[in-house]
Amino acid sequence: MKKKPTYSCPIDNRCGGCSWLRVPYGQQLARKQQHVDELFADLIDDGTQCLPILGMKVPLHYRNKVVSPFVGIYDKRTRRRRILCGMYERGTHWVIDSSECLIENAQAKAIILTIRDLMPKFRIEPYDEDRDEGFLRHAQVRVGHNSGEVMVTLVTRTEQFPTAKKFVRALVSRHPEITTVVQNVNSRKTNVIMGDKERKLYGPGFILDTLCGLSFRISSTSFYQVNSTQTEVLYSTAIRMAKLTGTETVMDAYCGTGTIGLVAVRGINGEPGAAKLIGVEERADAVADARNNARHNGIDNAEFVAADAGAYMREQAEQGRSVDVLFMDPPRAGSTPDFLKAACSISPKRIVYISCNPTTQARDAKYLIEHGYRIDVLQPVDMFPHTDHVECVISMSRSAL
Ligand SMILES: C[S@@+](CC[C@H](N)C(=O)[O-])C[C@H]1O[C@@H](n2cnc3c(N)ncnc32)[C@H](O)[C@@H]1O
Repeated sequence: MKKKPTYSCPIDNRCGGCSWLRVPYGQQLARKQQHVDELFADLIDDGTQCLPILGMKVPLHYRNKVVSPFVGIYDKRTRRRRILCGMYERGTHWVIDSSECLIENAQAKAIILTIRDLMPKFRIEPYDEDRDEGFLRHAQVRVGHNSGEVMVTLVTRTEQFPTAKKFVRALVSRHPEITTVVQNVNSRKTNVIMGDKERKLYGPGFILDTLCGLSFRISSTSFYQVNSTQTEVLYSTAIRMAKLTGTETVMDAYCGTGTIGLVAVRGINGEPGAAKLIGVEERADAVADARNNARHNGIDNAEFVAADAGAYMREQAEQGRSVDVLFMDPPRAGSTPDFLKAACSISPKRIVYISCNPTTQARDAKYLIEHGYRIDVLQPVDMFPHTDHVECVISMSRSAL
């Protein structure tokens, strides 16, 4: 008999968010495990530890960041104008009016709905994409998983916001958990949500959250993993695989805001960290965040470089520099031949490769195996329940010749 789905959602046939929602969670995990096992079947050896996927105990409301567009429609039934908010229908720019979501943080979702309800009173017009008119394009709400701090970002088409003070006062009085509100101005006709100009309307303009014992500063545009519960699982798994003893120089390549490297250099739960961290990331704003995060946590043995990871590694190799442990967490496309070649020539004792796309990870692992490494541990982690995405961490060491 076919197993009944565990969860149901009234819009799951229209929304592109949870393509596996009808698959019972245990089966989702089994499918992800099988996918990773198949990809790595020819890359492991008898000594490789292939560990069972780490899933969530309660795979619900895990997204700490909720973004919603706003759109005005004429409701024929009530003959009145109405504002919709929610998510885009799969592959379109139609907004599905939704008041709940199984994967979004419930507090953040409630704030989005309050914004929608308050808009008419404060003469805030939703953005009209076709005519490039109106004011409020999107709202983004980020919730600090451990700190409970909440940031609301109102993305507007123009800068002038005459009712800002009164609107923010009304919003915060309904949701006292909000700790900061920011206006982000995006005047371009584009699918990109955020613009470049920002001003604080309330509070400090950022939130703090703790992850694996360190405190991180998150602004409206910073990259921060959306599933905080599983990020702690992922990071502690990856860092333990590095087997740090307090003496190593570690590199965090594709480091974003420095989260993995900073947790590694400090050590998890009182376990030894590393002696020195070098983080490499191409985005200058993320590097600035990483440096702030180091300062903010009193970490002075970390250095962050804004550069292309491949070019930086090549330069390190040419100068005969080396590191003991290399953490790498590239985007979905995986790493580059340039980076992998240079990584092999600086020859770290251990490479811990974290990936949101095991297909490109397996391709890169094949190169590393052909150049003297082997896979010690293979560990899939479920960061995105109810979707077909799976994260995977592998730890590799130089094979004995
Ligand atoms: C999957 S994210 C990992 C971020 C971080 N490790 C974390 O867990 O928050 C990948 C990062 O690689 C950066 N990136 C992409 N291509 C790069 C390149 N060629 N050189 C350096 N960084 C790059 C992106 O800007 C992004 O911050």
